[in-house]
Order: sequence, then structure tokens, then C-alpha cells
Amino acid sequence: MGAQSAGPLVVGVDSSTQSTKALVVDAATGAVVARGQAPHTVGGGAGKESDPAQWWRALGEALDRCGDAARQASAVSVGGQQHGLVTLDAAGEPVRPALLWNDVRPAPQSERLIAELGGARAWAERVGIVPRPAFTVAKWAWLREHEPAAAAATAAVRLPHDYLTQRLTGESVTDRGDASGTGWWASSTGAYDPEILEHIGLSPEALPRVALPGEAAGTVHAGDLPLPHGALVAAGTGDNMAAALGLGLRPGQPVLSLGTSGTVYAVSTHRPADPTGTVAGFADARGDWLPLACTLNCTLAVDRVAALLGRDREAVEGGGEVVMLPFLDGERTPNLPGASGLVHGLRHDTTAGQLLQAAYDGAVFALLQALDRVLDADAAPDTPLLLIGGGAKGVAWRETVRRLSGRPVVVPRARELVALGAAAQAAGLLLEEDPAAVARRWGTARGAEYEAQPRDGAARDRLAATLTDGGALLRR
Ligand SMILES: Nc1ncnc2c1ncn2[C@@H]1O[C@H](COP(=O)(O)OP(=O)(O)O)[C@@H](O)[C@H]1O
Ligand SMILES: O=C(CO)[C@@H](O)[C@H](O)COP(=O)(O)O
Repeated sequence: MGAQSAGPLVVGVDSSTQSTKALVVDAATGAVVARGQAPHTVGGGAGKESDPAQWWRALGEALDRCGDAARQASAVSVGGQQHGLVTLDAAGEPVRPALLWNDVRPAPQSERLIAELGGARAWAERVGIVPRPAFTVAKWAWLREHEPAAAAATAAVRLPHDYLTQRLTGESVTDRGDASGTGWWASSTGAYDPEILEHIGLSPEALPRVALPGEAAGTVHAGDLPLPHGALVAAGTGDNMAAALGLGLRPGQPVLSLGTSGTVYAVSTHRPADPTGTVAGFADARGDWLPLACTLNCTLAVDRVAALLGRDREAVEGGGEVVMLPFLDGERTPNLPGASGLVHGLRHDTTAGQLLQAAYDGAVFALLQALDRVLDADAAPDTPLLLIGGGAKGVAWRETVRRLSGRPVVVPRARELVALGAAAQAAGLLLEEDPAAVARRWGTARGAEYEAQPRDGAARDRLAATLTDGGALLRR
């Protein structure tokens, strides 16, 4: 037990696109006893790639920054960026850098996979997702085509979170939440799909066991981290599933997360199957579902526009009619992997602040368009949106969400919800409790409440029209 803690200590890890964050949390109260963070780099030229060994080093650094508290932890769990293709050779070493969720190079393979296996509706109904370029199955198909020697040298395929869990425990384990974002785990059966695996030439032996919700992955066996040998390790999960745990979400409560990716999601008791592919029918980490839509251009795109304009990210101005679709990296929602950014309605009197506001509007609009599809028909329209992720710290982000959504917004005081969700999973394992109930007991979703404003329908209409009229340019 930690010196100033009421209960045993647990560690929650968020290994996301830009950094690793680690929290040491009092399992009884949810108090954060120590925190540490270490950055990641993303390279890959035309694509988006990171070296998995770098995530392991960043985990060590983030834990080191937690000081002695991490050494007293009784249980650990890792949440990680979803979908990344980690390829390991027979010795367990990475064959090449991991292809990340936001790498749009597998667009042609995505189209082929959809056509070859029955079309988008069949994929949505059987697998829960339509295999867009983001998903691991399309990345594996890209690797086989472009780097057959690397594919042939691959003895094991992992996701970012289960790569780290394996290095912690020596066990090859994933969970249903992260597995549901691969494209080879079928939501209709709750298992790997043998026909899809055969089609893409991937042996089931190359994949990790899928732990049941609440099951442990193993215990800490790695000697090179400041964690106690023998501490319990939970199965971990994808970062969005971890944040859902961290908020203690109940079905129908919508979340909007503003980070490297923008995401909107809610827990649902119904298995989702969206044939348009806008909403991914992921599983959550508990046994329910997590319908989710994700954009590629969120905080980094807006920060880039602010930098181009030479303005602080908060220096926005209203009153303009200029429209921006800030699709700097191609886009996933809507599905426009080859897109670049589009500006419409630029005038002599348009100010830099209005142009920056237009970037926020474009990024938020794409997410709000998907929100109605994410929510069950019976979700109340006035249920507050929980606003999380690095962008939730920004006033301009929050005010844009309020103006364009017309919904009340709650910004939880707790910031690192992915790491807190992983900590709640570790605490749930240790205390034999439902992790979402643990998070509710910790009060993680409580925060500042902002009332609903009238929805800015005119701005939404301008954005929708630009998306439609700019279609040919955006599809290039
Ligand atoms: N005070 C702030 N105001 C607005 N945005 C912020 C603020 N602090 C951080 N951010 C944004 O948060 C982003 C990182 O969010 P985070 O959720 O940590 O990313 P990820 O988990 O995807 O790595 C950065 O790109 C940055 O633009
Ligand atoms: O692809 C998705 C969800 O489907 C992304 O949300 C990734 O999981 C990356 O998350 P961040 O690094 O932005 O947290």
C-alpha cells in the first residue's frame, strides 16, 4: 500500500499516437498518486509508422517519472491506440515499424477486401466493421502486397496494447475490445473469423488469445521496468474502450474525444452493424458494444492551421462564412482517404481568426455528422456530451462543440481518461469488481457542466454543402 493511499495502488497506461501516459492510482478512491509521460515519434514518409520498441522505452520512461509509487503497484493495465499492425518475427522482434491507424496507404486493399468478401453490408453484419484503410486487416493486406518478405517473416501479429502486455507478462493475450478493430474478429461470433484469416493468408496461430472481460493476462515478468515482479496484469484494451471504462459509461451516454484522432462513441447493448461503414461496430471491454466513428484530422490539423496562420490556437474569431474541411491527412469520416484540405468562401474581409475558427468547425462537424448514427434511436437528444482528450482542455474546442452540437457539454475534471480506464480495469481485476463501476465510484466523469446553446444550423448547412459540392476534389 502506498504511504498516502487508502487502498492498494494500480497503474493505468495510455500508449497513444503521440505519447505514453502512466498514472499510479489509489484503487480505493481513484486518487492519482503519481503521473508520468513520454513522447512517441511518428514517421514513415507517405505513411504513418512507429517503432514498437519505442513504445516500450516510452512506457519505461513514463513509469520512471512516476517515481517510487509505480514500484508499489499491485496491478497494471495497458490501453493502446487501436488497429496498429505490429509484426513480430519468430524471436519476437518487430519485423518492421508498426503501420498505424491513421495510415491511409491501404485504401486500394480496403476496397478489394470489401468487394472480395461479399460487400460492405455483409462485412458490417458479420464482422461489425467495414474494412476501411484504418483497420488492421487492410494494413496486413497492404504489407503482403508491398513488402511480401516482411509478411513472410512475420510469425506473430499484435496490436499496440497487446504487444506491450506481452512484453510485460510474456503472455500472448488481447481483449475483445481491441480485437474488434482488426477486421478478423467477428462481432457476430465473438471469435476470430477463419474464412477471413484464410483469405488474407494469416494463420490463427499468429494471433493472441482473446481474454474474457475481467480475465487477467498474467503477471509482470519483465525485469527492466519499475514495476513489482509478480504484480497482476489485466488484459488491457484499445484506447477508446479504455476511456469508456474510465468514464464508467452507461449505454446511450455520448462521448466526443478530441486528440490525434477525433472520436464519437457510446456504449450500446445492441450489436452495431452500419453498412455505410461510418460507424464501426466495436466491442467494448466489458461484454457490451462500442459503436464509434473516428476522424483522422482533429487536434493536429487545427494546430497546423493555427501555426500556418501564425496564431495561438485560442485566437479564433466568429462572424465569418468561410468554410474549411481540414482533411490534411486524407479522411476516414467521411471516407475520403485521398482527400486534402478544402477552403471555400474566402473573401477580402475574411480574417485569420475566422479562418482558424473554420478549421475547428470543419473538424467538429465531421464528428457531429456521425454522432446521430452512433447513438441508439432511443438515446435522449439532451443527454450531455462528455468532452475528453487533449482538445477538451481548449476553450475554442469546447465552444465549437457547444455551438455546432446544440447539446449540453460536460468536461470531466479527470483528464487522462484512457489511462484512468486502464487503471480501473486493473483495480477491477484486483478487487473483483466491474471496472466501469470502479470508475463510477471514483467519480471520474464529474466535471464542469455547460448548458446547451441553440445549434448553429447555418454553419452546419454551409459545411454540408461544401462537402457535397467539393466531392470530386475531395475524392482525388
Ligand atoms: N490546452 C489545450 N488546448 C487545446 N488543445 C490542447 C491543449 N493541450 C493539448 N491539446 C491538444 O491535445 C492533443 C493531444 O491530445 P491527446 O488526447 O493527448 O492525444 P493522443 O492521445 O491522440 O496522443 C495535441 O495535439 C494538442 O493539440
Ligand atoms: O483509430 C482509432 C479509433 O478507431 C483511433 O481513435 C486510435 O485508437 C488512435 O487514438 P489516439 O491516439 O488519437 O488516442
